[in-house]
Amino acid sequence: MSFTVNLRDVTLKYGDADALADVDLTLEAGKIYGLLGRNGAGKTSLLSLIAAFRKPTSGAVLVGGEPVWENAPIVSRVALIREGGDFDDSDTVKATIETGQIRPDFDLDYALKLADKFELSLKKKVRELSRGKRSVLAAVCGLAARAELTMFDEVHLGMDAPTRDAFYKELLAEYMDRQHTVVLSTHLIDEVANYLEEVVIVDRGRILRHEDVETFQGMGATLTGPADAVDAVAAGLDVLAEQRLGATKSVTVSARPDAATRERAANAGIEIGPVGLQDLFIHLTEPGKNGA
Ligand SMILES: Nc1ncnc2c1ncn2[C@@H]1O[C@H](COP(=O)(O)OP(=O)(O)OP(=O)(O)O)[C@@H](O)[C@H]1O
Repeated sequence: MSFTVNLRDVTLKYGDADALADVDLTLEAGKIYGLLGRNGAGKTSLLSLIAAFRKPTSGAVLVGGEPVWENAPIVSRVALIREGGDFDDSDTVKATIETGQIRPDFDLDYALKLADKFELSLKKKVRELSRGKRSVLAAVCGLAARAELTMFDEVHLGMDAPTRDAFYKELLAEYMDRQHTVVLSTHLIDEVANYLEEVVIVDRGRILRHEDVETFQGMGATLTGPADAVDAVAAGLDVLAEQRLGATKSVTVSARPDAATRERAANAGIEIGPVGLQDLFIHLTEPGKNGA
């Protein structure tokens, strides 16, 4: 089993302020989603609703087809792992891992194997862990929960690059093992792009885009080739980003070039590739866009 998620006309207010407004969103079962948004966009609020950490002000949040609020059988199969974990600082790492066994599908052997792989000292108290190791402990508990819906909310924070890479690979291996639903909320967009099937962008409390990664990347393009030729072809196009390495230049444009432009590019020795998710994300969520 793996869970679908449906939000129907969901609003979440903190006091008078809308953190989320009129959100309609469906996440299909068994896919890996990237949840992107600028600071304060509403990502954590959205994940908190799906995990039933919070109740919506209005609207319906369904997980596995059922309302998730106060639904213990469903909630026990949903894991939301937040930055730094929600741990008791005075517990040891081992005791913290063992606490995971309150979940019906928690795999203690796997958790201990991961702890060893990521060099977590079982005897240490949680308060003695570095920020990165604390994130690793959170990731280990999240993976070993073997939940039907697993959501990581910026859990990579503090992890160094090799550790993040090992975490993504482990996440993918666990996903290949049993195709559950995964949501990764992150600001390190290009780093996770290869692992995602669909992207959801939240902007100022609303869903700005929800696309599969290929469609999303196809919304723009990257032109790479001799600098002069790239400049000539890119003139008149909406350039989002550019990079130069010696005589070679690469520019990212916000729309797919038309057939005539593609032909000019090919004749000039320019390669056209998919757009970087991060460049597109920055462009779509620029202040001043989308009614801000
Ligand atoms: N407990 C709270 N009380 C009042 N306002 C809150 C609370 N939590 C979040 N907010 C507000 O709700 C909005 C959405 O916040 P949220 O934490 O969901 O954003 P986010 O996309 O996760 O941000 P970040 O990337 O910075 O973590 C923000 O305006 C934030 O200030």
